Amino acid sequence: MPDQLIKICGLSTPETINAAVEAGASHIGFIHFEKSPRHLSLDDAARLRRHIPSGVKLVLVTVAMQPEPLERAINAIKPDVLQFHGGETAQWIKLVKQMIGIECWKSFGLRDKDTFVEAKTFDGIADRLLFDAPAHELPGGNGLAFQWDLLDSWEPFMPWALAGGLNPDNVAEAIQRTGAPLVDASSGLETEPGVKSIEKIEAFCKAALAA
Ligand SMILES: O=C(O)c1ccccc1N[C@@H]1O[C@H](COP(=O)(O)O)[C@@H](O)[C@H]1O
Repeated sequence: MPDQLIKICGLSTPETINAAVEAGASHIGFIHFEKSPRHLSLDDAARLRRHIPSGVKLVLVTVAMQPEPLERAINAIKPDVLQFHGGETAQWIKLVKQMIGIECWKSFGLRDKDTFVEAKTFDGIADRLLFDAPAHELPGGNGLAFQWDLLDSWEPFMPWALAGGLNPDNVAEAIQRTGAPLVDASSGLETEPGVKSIEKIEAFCKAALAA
């Protein structure tokens, strides 16, 4: 696996999953959040999951789900990673890890340096921190970038990822400026909300791997 990790998020067809895998994505993201144009039902997600080969990790993105629906989603979809993209607490993620033993990521809308103080409380609990633009119409998946300069004062103490408005045209600069070990893109790879472009997926992965 190349050093640069890439997550292509919000996929909903076998064709786009295959394209992302072929282009070098290390992670595929499914959204299970009804307000999102990328929402997948449990049945659709379980069906699509079969198109992800071993060696490529499936990340299930959820937003502040209650315990029982979350458990149902995990049992149906069998993700490799859970991405918590709402106001989930460190205590809650610790409990999920203890009960299920699954890799957990916590996202943060990066507003200012105080976000790093909050992120520190997830040290030793989450497996990766994901910095995104602050919530807008949706908690994530808004296609908005944040000021990458904010990461100048970030001293990584655990694995992390960069998200928010990444696309084929800006991902190389984003990696060069921030040193992000994992880049994550969703709406910047679409022709309309929820519809991914194979050409954009390929161009994104190519640019990220060459950065
Ligand atoms: O993509 C969504 O619809 C979504 C909905 C709710 C929470 C998170 C969501 N997506 C995540 O948001 C970031 C950034 O996405 P974008 O590239 O700016 O569109 C990414 O981690 C997605 O997984």
